[in-house]
Formats: sequence, C-alpha cells, structure tokens
Amino acid sequence: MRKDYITWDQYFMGVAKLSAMRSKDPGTQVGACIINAGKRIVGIGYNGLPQGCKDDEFPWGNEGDFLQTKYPFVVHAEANAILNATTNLKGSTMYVTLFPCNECTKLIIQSGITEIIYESNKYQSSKEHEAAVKMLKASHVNFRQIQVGELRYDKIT
Ligand SMILES: Nc1nc(=O)n([C@H]2C[C@H](O)[C@@H](COP(=O)(O)O)O2)cc1CO
Ligand SMILES: [Zn+2]
Repeated sequence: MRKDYITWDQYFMGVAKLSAMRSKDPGTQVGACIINAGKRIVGIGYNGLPQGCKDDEFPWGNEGDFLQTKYPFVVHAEANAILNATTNLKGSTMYVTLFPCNECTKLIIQSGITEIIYESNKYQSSKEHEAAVKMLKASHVNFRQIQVGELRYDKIT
C-alpha cells in the first residue's frame, strides 16, 4: 500500500484551506472545517458576507470610517462553519486556518466544540486573542497548532 498518504490533520486542514479559497476578502482568507468524533465532516465555512449582501456592493477595505470597511459586515469562517453544521456539535473538533477571535470563541464554546486545531496565529498579540485564550482555558476547550503548508489549486480561467 502507499506510505505517503496525507494524515487526518493534513486532510481536514486541507479542507479548511480549500474552503478559505472561496473567500472574497482581499486581506485575509479564513477557512474552517468541523469534524465529529467519528472523523466525519459536519460543518464547513469561510469568511464572507451574510446572505443577500452582495460582494460587489459592500466594502472590502480595512481602514477609515467603520461603515466603509468590511468589519461590521463580514461573517467569520468559524461562525459560518457552526451555522452550516448538519448535526449537534457536542464533542466535535474545529480545524481553522487562523486562531479564532473572541467572538467566535464564544460560539465555539457554546456549540460544544471541545478541540480547536489552527495553523496561523497572526493576531496573537491582540486583546481579542488574549480574551479568546482566557475563555478557552476556563471552558476546557483544547487548542493546538499545526503547520501543513500551502494547498495549491490554480484557478482555471
Ligand atoms: N479567526 C478569524 N476568522 C475570520 O474569519 N476572520 C475574518 C474577518 C475578516 O474578513 C478577515 C480579517 O481581516 P484583516 O483584518 O486580517 O484584513 O478574516 C478573522 C479572524 C481573526 O480572528
Ligand atoms: Zn471570529
């Protein structure tokens, strides 16, 4: 049999990365993939606008007047993955390409997810990150970092 097949971690983080490629955000593309205890994918998502909010009618910038930026409008990848879930998430695991913010952390905890596996932690010096870690520790949600490298999928034009 083949020996160089990808691991479960590479597989599910790969799915999260593929999902991130659907993001319209020019700044940061985030993907999340939730699996149950039987290693079945039960939720998937990426950062994007709410249904009905057209991608070309809302701002994608990150500076200036709050209402002229993406921040009040975008749904985070983790929230979309939870909202897209096909089953109860108690005891499930979230693979996410970027460490969750404090707001998504609340949703993660309340949904019953007990483990987070993330790759990037580029906002680790932020207050939001500090708050997220404080809640995760108090709620006994485990988190660990993995690096699976680049997933390449060239756009066909
Ligand atoms: N964990 C996260 N999941 C997410 O889906 N996001 C989204 C919100 C924005 O669309 C984008 C961050 O934009 P920027 O500030 O890096 O240009 O990523 C952000 C974080 C960061 O905590
Ligand atoms: Zn978030």
